[in-house]
Amino acid sequence: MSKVLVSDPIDQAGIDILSQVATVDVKTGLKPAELIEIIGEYDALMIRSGTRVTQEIIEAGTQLKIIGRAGVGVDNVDVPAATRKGIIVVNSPEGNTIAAAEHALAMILSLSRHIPDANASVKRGEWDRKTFVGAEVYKKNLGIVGLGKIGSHVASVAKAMGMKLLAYDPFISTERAEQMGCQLVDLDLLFQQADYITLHIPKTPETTNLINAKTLAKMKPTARIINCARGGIIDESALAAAIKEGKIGGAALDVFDSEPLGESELRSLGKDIILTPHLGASTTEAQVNVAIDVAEQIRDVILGLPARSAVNIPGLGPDILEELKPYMQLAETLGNLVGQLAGGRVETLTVKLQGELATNKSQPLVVAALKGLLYQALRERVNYVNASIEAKERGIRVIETRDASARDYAGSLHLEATGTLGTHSVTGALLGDKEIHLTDVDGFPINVPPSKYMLFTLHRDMPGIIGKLGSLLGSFNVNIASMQVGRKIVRGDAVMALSIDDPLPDGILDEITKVPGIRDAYTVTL
Ligand SMILES: NC(=O)C1=CN([C@@H]2O[C@H](COP(=O)(O)OP(=O)(O)OC[C@H]3O[C@@H](n4cnc5c(N)ncnc54)[C@H](O)[C@@H]3O)[C@@H](O)[C@H]2O)C=CC1
Ligand SMILES: O=C(O)CCC(=O)C(=O)O
Repeated sequence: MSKVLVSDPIDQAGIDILSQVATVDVKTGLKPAELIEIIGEYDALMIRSGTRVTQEIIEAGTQLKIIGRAGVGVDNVDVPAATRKGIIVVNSPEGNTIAAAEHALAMILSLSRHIPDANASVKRGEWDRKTFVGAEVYKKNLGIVGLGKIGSHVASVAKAMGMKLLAYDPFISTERAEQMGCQLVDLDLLFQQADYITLHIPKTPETTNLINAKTLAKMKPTARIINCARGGIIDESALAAAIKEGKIGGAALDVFDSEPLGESELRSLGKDIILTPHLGASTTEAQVNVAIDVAEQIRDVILGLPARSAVNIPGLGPDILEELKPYMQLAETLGNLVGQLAGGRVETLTVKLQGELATNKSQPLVVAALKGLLYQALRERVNYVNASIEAKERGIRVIETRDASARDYAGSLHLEATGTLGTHSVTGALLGDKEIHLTDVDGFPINVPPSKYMLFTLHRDMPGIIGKLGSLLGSFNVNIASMQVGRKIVRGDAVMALSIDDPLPDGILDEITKVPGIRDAYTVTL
């Protein structure tokens, strides 16, 4: 049974899902050295923001197939190191969107009305109404940096509160921003005009220290900054200095350069600053959402299925995956089949996406075909993450072509593998209730669902040949489950595809090719 390590607090709903397919160990608060010592036993690791998954931990995770981040940001995972080792990294892109957006909105209002400090003063027994005179957000400019999922929800609520919305996001169109009631502006203008600046961007080399002494100097002296995105996007000492010197009005921070926050001058800035311990996603609802979302993906990967929100599989988003999932299985089966027919070392794989598969969204099918092709060589070590890298390292040239006009089936996939032993091709489609069918082998039309053990022959279409092959297989106690012949012309060349109940015993292939009329025979295990 597979083993999953949960190294941060995760809602029980997630643990229950994982327990259906694996032994689950919950061990929170591990030191890096302790994690390194035990990670080698586990097939999957599930984390929140508390665990930093370094290259060292990934190297020690010799069995790891998947790292699941129950949340959005994966900046606490060395994703390139995981990708190099073929480890899938998944997150929950939407599970905590509302929670994080509502936390940012709560910060805006709390900061404006000094709620945390006013509350503390009443609890101390005071009744001070002068110190805590606040400001209204109505008709104030809110500058949203990052108009993605969280930024967009903040925008819609802030709009309802009567705020004027400015947004900066280089990857969002003006039309999309306008739909959300935001005026898309450049960053300098946003800094100059905003009364509130809220950050909803990932931490990347471009966004690190985006708020620094220079950018703080551009802001209004009353501007308030909210960071519920990531620590490190703000230079904390420059921010503390700007608040102390009255260069800006205040800040509300949920995330910090180093967490938990240690000694910091931010703690001593009074009512102009609010600090929360990375609570953006800490609602009951969000924790259930992210735990279920990520646990389901870990379960799927353990069961050999693709994950819907893998961050290191290019082009595979949840909606695309939903559509492509059955075709990914088709691509993988065909890749595995053509690799075995080609035998030897494959040098070129041509992937032809036909009919409705000839869209740009179909890129993951090429990866799935490569995964199938490399399965014989790498077994479980090849997956959707590393298939392209492994193919490249083996010098396999991949040619991708598209033919939207092909109309034999709604969508079909044609693979051709050329290697040291020659060229073979297979075509397949999904028929009926999305059942995989082989529709062509080496240019000969057939229509068979693939089975675990198969035998293919290339032979002369002539009387008696099927009977001879049947008797030969019978003499070796091989039971035929189904058989079909594909030919282009009567008494020309033909292909026979047989499904057999057991693997073909050693030595029998040579006997088959000795049958008069049979030129070649191939056995495959799918
Ligand atoms: N405090 C907390 O507990 C939580 C924090 N987060 C943080 O919030 C961030 C945003 O989350 P989502 O909205 O779900 O992500 P998202 O991916 O939907 O949106 C991020 C947006 O930032 C934009 N962006 C990227 N680089 C940018 C740049 N240099 N300048 C301006 N915009 C840029 C992208 O175009 C995108 O629209 C996450 O990266 C995560 O770090 C998320 C959830 C909870
Ligand atoms: O796990 C958490 O509570 C933090 C959530 C977070 O920061 C994220 O989802 O990016």
